[in-house]
This record gives sequence, structure tokens and C-alpha cells, in this order.
Amino acid sequence: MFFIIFLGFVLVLLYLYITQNFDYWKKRGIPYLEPSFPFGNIFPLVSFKKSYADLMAQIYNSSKESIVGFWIFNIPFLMIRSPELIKNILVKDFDHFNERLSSSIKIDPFFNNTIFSLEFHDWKNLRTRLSPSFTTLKLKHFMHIFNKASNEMIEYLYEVSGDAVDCKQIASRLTANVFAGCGFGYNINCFKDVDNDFFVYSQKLLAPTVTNLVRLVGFFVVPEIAAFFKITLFKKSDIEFYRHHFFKVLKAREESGMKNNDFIDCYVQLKKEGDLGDGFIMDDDSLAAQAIQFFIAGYETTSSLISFTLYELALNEDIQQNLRHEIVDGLAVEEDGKFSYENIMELSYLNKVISESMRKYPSLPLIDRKCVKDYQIPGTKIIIEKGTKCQFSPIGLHYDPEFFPNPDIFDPERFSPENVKTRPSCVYMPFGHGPHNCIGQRFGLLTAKICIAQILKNFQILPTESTPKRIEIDSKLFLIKPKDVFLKFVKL
Ligand code: HEM
Repeated sequence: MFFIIFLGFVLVLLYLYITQNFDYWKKRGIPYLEPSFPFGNIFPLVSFKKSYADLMAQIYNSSKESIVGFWIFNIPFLMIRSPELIKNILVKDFDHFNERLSSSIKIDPFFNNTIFSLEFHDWKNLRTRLSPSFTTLKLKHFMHIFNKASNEMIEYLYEVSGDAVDCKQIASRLTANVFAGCGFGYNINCFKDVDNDFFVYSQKLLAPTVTNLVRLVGFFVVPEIAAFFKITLFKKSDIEFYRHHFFKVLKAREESGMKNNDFIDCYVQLKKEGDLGDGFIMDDDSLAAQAIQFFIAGYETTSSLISFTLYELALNEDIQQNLRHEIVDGLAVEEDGKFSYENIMELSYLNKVISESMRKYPSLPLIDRKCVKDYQIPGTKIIIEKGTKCQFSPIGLHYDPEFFPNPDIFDPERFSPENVKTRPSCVYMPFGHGPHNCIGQRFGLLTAKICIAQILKNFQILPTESTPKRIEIDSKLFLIKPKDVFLKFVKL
């Protein structure tokens, strides 16, 4: 009896605690979705009916207003819908929104040191120092790694020509070879060494499991809840694997004094500097975090982009044929038969195909910013208050027929210069926008472009009987990525 009364008492307290904030948006005169106890507006996510990306799209589609309030448990969030306001928040008025939701929340001893977690001043300092790793000159220097990795992939595809193969596996192995080469200076070939540690560990990092979903949503969306329950982003043993290799490589590079024009050079330099100013010290933990974050941020996103593009090319034979013509003509001018940086950049149809692939399948389900200074929405009396958590839904925007008519159709011509000109710029956001946008954008794009170009030059891509007509996104996934998409690569 006592237990039942106690339980009832706890439930009432919980109810009052969670619902106390449910009038937050009403009080401020901001349109909102009706929340319900205890999940606010995220019941479809916790019941695995929708993925995080689909839930954000649902919230985006639930209103025609420029902003709409919603709740994750008892925490109020603001979905920004209007293209103009998106541009203001991400670019023009960045000084009011210069942090992510995960900025300055210290939960995870490893992740605290990454660019995703640093507060504004440290973030700016670090970002300025990491950016030179992605210049055109650096990317040109990496071309031999990209070409080597894609040749290894082609050799493998020759062996399995005509068989049904999982295109995500191909893309992941290629990406692991490229990232281990550019990020750690390792020469690995996961197509031959199928159980290579780098591949195995990278696959584990963001695998679609309930635990990973909780960790990722916790860390990137509701870090205060993650902090309360002491949820860390990654398993210590997984991070230890990368740390071990990082320190081994760093030591060897320091001892040899050699420069290789890669990411490791940048870390050696940061270590030498040590104090980056304003009390920001680059200790061993911070250095390792920089190296590992690129794997975490770039590995799944890049390999998913490649897989989705292969999938769409298999289903759209005419687009595949047009693209192959452009690639073969482009390559004809190269004396050694290899792609040069300039050559690959000039392939305009390839650019359109990849852009359309990222429109249909933007890897990240959300872009987020925290309001750090009260902000009056231009032309209105509405104030977005300091501390407000803002979210943007790439998939909601990319499937909005107002900006992308017939959004389910794969149409690279959406990215012809005329069509791009007629659209508001910030409605297309596979890499985000503004100063916090993706630092590895050009690196990811180059990896994907070389991979696709090499495959089309050598193979015809065909669907198999099991290839789905439409890719469903697993509700346990945080990132948007395909699963088990089997295709045939037939030698030309
Ligand atoms: C196709 C591949 C990729 C996609 C689709 C992608 C997408 C994104 C998106 C949407 C963001 C958030 C941007 C924002 O908030 O405005 C982001 C941030 C970031 N990405 Fe990528 N990314 C890709 C590849 C990479 C690669 C290859 C790297 C590193 C080698 C990387 C490193 C980062 C980092 C460090 C950030 C945080 C930037 C900051 O806050 O200053 N990404 N990425």
C-alpha cells in the first residue's frame, strides 16, 4: 500500500516537473505543436516509429509559420522554417547564434576537446588552425591517396563483376582506405584485408543500434540530459584504438622530422605551439580528439553519400549514361589516365548528380544552433531569447515542394545554374551554412567524386532483384544512411 502511494506521489511530481514548461512558447506568442506527457513531441522517436530525421521533417511540415516551437521531454526547442530567417541565423547574425547545442557542455572526456564541443572563442581559435588542412593545395597533395584507394576498389569490383554486392560495404571500405591514408598516414587496403582494424572500428563507431541512437541524440540534441545520466558519446575501448594509432604516428613523425603535407603535419605544428592563446592548451588529449573527430564526422557521411549516389545511378540508367559520357570525355585529356584534381572539379554533371544525391539524402538529420544573445526577428516583435535551442531540418527543406518540386524524383538538373539562382540559398544545407559549416566538405566531396567517376569509367551499375524501389531509413539511425543495398557492377 505504502509503495503504491509512494509511486503515485513520484508520478505526480514527475508530471508536474515535465509539464511545467509546456506553456513556454504560448507565453511568448510563438506558434507551437501541442506537447504531451512525458515525451513532449518526440513520441514517434522513442517508440521507434520514426527516425530522428523523419521526426524533424514532420515537425517542419506541421506548420507554415516561419518558426514553430516544440518540446523534447520538457525542453523547449524552436524549428526554424523560413529561408530568410535560416540565412540570418546561420550566416548574417551569426554573433547571436555562434554555438552548437553541444558547445561548452562537458560530458565526455574525449568529445570535450573536439570542435563540436568547444565554446565560441576556443572553437574559433581551433577552426582557424585546422582549416589550412583542407586547402586546394592540400587536397591536390592527397590525390595519390584518393587514386590509389579507388584503384584498389576497382580491382575488387573486377573480381566480383556481375555479382550482387552491398554498395555500402564498397563505399565504407574505400572511405576507410582514404581516411586512414590522409588522417593517419597509413597505407591500408580493406578490400584485400577484409578484417582490417581501421575498417572494423570505424564500422562500430556509428553503427545503427539503440545505444548509439541514445548516445547521439543525448549528446547533440539534449546534452544536459546526457550530462545528468553521464552518457558518453563513444565506448572508451573504441576511442582507445584510434588514440593508440594516433600517438604512434605522431611520435614517428616528430622523430623523423619529415613533412608529408597531411593532417599529421598540422597536429605536429599544433603540438609545438601548445598554448593557442586565451588559455587554450593543446595537450595530448586535445590533439588526439582532432584526429579522431575527422573520422567520426567524415567516415559515415562520406561513405553514405557514395552509396546513395550509386543506388540512384543504378535506378536511373539515363542519368548514369550521361554521367559516364562526361567522365570518359573528361579523362581523355589526361596523359596518365588518372584523374587530376582540376579534371575532377571540372565535371559539372558529376557535381549536379552528387548535389542531388545529397538533396535526397542529407546525412545529418539536423543542424542546430544555440542563441547566445537575445535576437529580435527582423520585421517582427518576436524575440528569440538567449539560451533558445534552434533546429533546422535539412530533410524537411530538401523535400519541400516549394523549393524542390516533385521531391521524390532524382533530378540532377535541379542544380543547373539557372535553377540554383531561382532558389533561396539556405534551403539546401547538406553541409550546413555559415562559419560553423562542415570543415571537411571539399574533402568528402572529392572522395565521393573520384570513387563514382572511377566506377562509372569501368562498370555499368545495375539494380538487383533485391534492390528496393525506395530506401527506408532505419528508425534506430541518427545519421541518414542506407543499409544492405545490393547492386551489380558489370565490367564495361
Ligand atoms: C559528404 C560528407 C559530409 C557531410 C554530408 C557532412 C555534413 C556536415 C554537416 C551538415 C555539418 C554541420 C554544419 C553546420 O552546423 O552548419 C558538418 C560539420 C562538420 N563536419 Fe562534416 N560532413 C561531411 C564530411 C566531413 C569530413 C570528410 C570531415 C573531416 C575530414 C568533416 C568534419 C566536420 C566537422 C569538424 C564539423 C564541425 C564544424 C564546426 O562546427 O565548425 N565532415 N558536417
